[in-house]
Amino acid sequence: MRIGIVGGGAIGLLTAAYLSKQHHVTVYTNRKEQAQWLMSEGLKLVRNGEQETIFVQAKPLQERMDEEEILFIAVKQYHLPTLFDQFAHLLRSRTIVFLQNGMAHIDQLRDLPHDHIILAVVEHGALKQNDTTVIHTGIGQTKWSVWKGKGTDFQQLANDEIDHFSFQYCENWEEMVVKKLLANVLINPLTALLNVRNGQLVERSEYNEAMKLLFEEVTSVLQVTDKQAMWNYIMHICEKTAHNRSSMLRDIEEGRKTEIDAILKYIIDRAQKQRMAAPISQFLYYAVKGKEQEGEAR
Ligand SMILES: NC(=O)C1=CN([C@@H]2O[C@H](COP(=O)(O)OP(=O)(O)OC[C@H]3O[C@@H](n4cnc5c(N)ncnc54)[C@H](OP(=O)(O)O)[C@@H]3O)[C@@H](O)[C@H]2O)C=CC1
Ligand SMILES: CC(C)(CO)C(=O)C(=O)O
Repeated sequence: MRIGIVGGGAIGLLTAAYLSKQHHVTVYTNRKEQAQWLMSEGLKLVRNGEQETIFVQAKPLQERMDEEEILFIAVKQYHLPTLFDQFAHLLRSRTIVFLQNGMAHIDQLRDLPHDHIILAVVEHGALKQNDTTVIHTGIGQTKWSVWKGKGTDFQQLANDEIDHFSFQYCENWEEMVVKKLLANVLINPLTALLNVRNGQLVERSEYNEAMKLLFEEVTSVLQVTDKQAMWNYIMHICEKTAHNRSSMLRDIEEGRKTEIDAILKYIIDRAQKQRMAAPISQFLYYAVKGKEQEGEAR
């Protein structure tokens, strides 16, 4: 299959590396240099300390796109409006797949003309070391569900057996996305503030206690019924990605904008609509926002 991936960050490079094993993959980058380096040096995938080099096609997004059967969008949620405004040629592919954390992107999909729109949640840990190297720090899976149209093309891709990179279909997209949202609400802001890897939230009992307080608050805002199953899911993600530095921690380290609005602000807004107090979420929200500003001022 011909597959396009927009965004050469941690998740874009990870997806490109694995899918290239069986498909013709093109990475569409933001910067021209990154595309040039990927073409000349190849894409390096590191897993368990071992490195392999994979040859992929890469082009800056400003250039004409090929017509791919499946196009993955692997940019941050806040990049999406610019992407849709500036790159009308994105709209040519048949099936478009969104990998963003949080819920904020879903409303933005309503105006897209695509016949087939897939939502996916990535449960892998991935660290981008440089423009041509990605470290697979935690082997999870990618869950997917159909948001609009049919999932026939995607199903074909998901059926491939690629070692360390499997897909799992979910019937109910909302359930799938909300579960992952909760994992990100619990993991990302705490790791970003405490400056720890995901596994530390389980291993250090004090951090785990802090996490439980936040968990009680957000599960009551979202009216989660099976709290035990949800807690087990979140602990499972922490353990699977124990060595990862969360995407929010990486954003803070790199002085970039975080996805806190798509993740924690969503909970705060939900609480406000229901006239519920959510002081821990608010505290964390402002703390991460402050860190973000510190980075911008650097
Ligand atoms: N990292 C992780 O472990 C996980 C991340 N996710 C989710 O996956 C999504 C992607 O995250 P991640 O890969 O970590 O993010 P990164 O910040 O590593 O990568 C984002 C990439 O998008 C590129 N980009 C920005 N604007 C454009 C544009 N207009 N055209 C083309 N490329 C563009 C950036 O380019 P440039 O380098 O030039 O800025 C960058 O390479 C996020 O929504 C995140 O929540 C989900 C699960 C795990
Ligand atoms: C899966 C996890 C928690 C991996 O760190 C993630 O989604 C992220 O970092 O944004």
